[in-house]
Amino acid sequence: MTVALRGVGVSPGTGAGMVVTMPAPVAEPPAAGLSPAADVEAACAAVEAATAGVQADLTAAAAAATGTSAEVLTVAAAMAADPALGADAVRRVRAERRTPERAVWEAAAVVIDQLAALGGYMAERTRDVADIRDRVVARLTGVRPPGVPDPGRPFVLVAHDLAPADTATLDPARVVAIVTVGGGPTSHTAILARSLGIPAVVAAPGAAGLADDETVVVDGSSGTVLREPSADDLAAAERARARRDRTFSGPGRTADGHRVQLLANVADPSGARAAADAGAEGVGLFRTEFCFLGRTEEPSVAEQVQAYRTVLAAFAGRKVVVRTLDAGADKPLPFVTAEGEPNPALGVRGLRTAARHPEVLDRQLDAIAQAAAAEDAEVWVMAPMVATPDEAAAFVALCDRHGLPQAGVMVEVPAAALCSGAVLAHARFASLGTNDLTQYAMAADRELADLAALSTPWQPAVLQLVAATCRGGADRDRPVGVCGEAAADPALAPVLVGLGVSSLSMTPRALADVAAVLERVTLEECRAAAALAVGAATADAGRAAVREALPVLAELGL
Ligand SMILES: C=C(OP(=O)(O)O)C(=O)O
Ligand SMILES: [Mg+2]
Repeated sequence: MTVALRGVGVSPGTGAGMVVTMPAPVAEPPAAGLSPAADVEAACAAVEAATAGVQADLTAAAAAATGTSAEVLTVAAAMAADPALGADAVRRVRAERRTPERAVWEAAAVVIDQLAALGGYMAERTRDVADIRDRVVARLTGVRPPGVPDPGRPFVLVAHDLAPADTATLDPARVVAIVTVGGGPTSHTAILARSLGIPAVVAAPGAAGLADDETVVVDGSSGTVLREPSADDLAAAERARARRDRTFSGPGRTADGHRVQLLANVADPSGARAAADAGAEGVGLFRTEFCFLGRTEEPSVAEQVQAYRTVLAAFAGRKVVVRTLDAGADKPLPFVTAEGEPNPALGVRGLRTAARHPEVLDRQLDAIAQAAAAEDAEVWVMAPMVATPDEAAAFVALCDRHGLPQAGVMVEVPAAALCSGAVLAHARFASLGTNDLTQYAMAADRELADLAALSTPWQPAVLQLVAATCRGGADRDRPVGVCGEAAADPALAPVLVGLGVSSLSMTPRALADVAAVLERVTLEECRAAAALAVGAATADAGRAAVREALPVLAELGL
């Protein structure tokens, strides 16, 4: 009998397939030594065979993978080929009679400590060594290796939650859907699933009971996971999948011709090409901190110029909104963020870091100005986490001094939304960061699965803040866009347009779906949908009312 598990749909679309669960983390082997009767030479040979086997696995996996996934695996294979780890482990087996798995663990600990002590780029490699260690230990102890499994066929990935390193190796050709027990709608898993176009459901406690090889149908729009689906369910999933092979060639507009710029969110230079290929009219959010995440030292101006130029080059003649470093909370950058803040989401993050490190912002604006001068894109600049008109004024003045006149702010703090008229007296545009705006409006940590029901931009309170920002924009005749994940929700896009938003910036994968909905609804219908969503008592009621008012959503399989 079909059973429906409930979670939160965070990446639209339907995926059907057999479940593959993420392996449990590899545990530290006990410190016990080899038994007196153990064959030491055989134990040494086991270490050598396991390290060689891991290297061969990684090399084969790298050859079979594409894109980021191939790059990550190639680096891992090269590290596994380094003989130092295996040699030290063999020495520990011989000299200290450690078990093979314990010897590998201890040998890796030495390398990890050395790398950590070197700091900078080397310290960033400690995670890679730990990954190799876990793979070798898994081989020696017969447990499943860490990381996303590769069963050699398309599958539905089920995990408690996914670490950023796991998500980097996801192959959308293999993973037909993702289901996590934890994670929130704006967690990294959700953002990555959307950017890869993989249907995903997060915060589904019932998913903990899913077993390898059972067939499920995952609906990333409604947030349901069907166990033991009927033949009809499977056929419907296949029809929905086929309907989703849409493309976008711009420009975005409603059925009656009201223009809505459809832009892409870009996190790094390679993503810019993909965004341009997907037809994006420009970049509405270039998250510059993602070029340097995990780095312990500030990148040089020259390195920044190079990274920014690659993005601008993909959008010659088109708009690219470059966001200055949004360091802090979920995106730590040790060269600007303070450690040990009791409440980092409310701490010194985003533009606030510039008070302590004005030279970092200065150098970044210098790099942006140099990149803008060298390329043909229309460069806009915006600051994250702006709360007051004074902050907006200071940022715009600084950008002016760097010859960057199109300077604006992200509206992601409720104070800025409520006072948007005063903020936009200085800022030349506003871009609503609905991920953080939701987090702060609802006082709900965006990464916490337990708060997923609160963490949605469908919350009427969040939509009221969007409406307030648009009113401030209209009063000052300044454009207001959305670059949070809300813009990628094809059901919410008409609501945002109806509230007065003039551009939507999203993961490139969402462009075609959002464009398809907008071109089938009029501005008047968008306004009516907005009134329903803002006036609803709850997020769910608002979503249901909009879906009923806009049957085109169901017709398009969204
Ligand atoms: C776009 C946003 O910024 P980020 O997700 O990078 O914090 C947001 O907060 O909505
Ligand atoms: Mg934000």
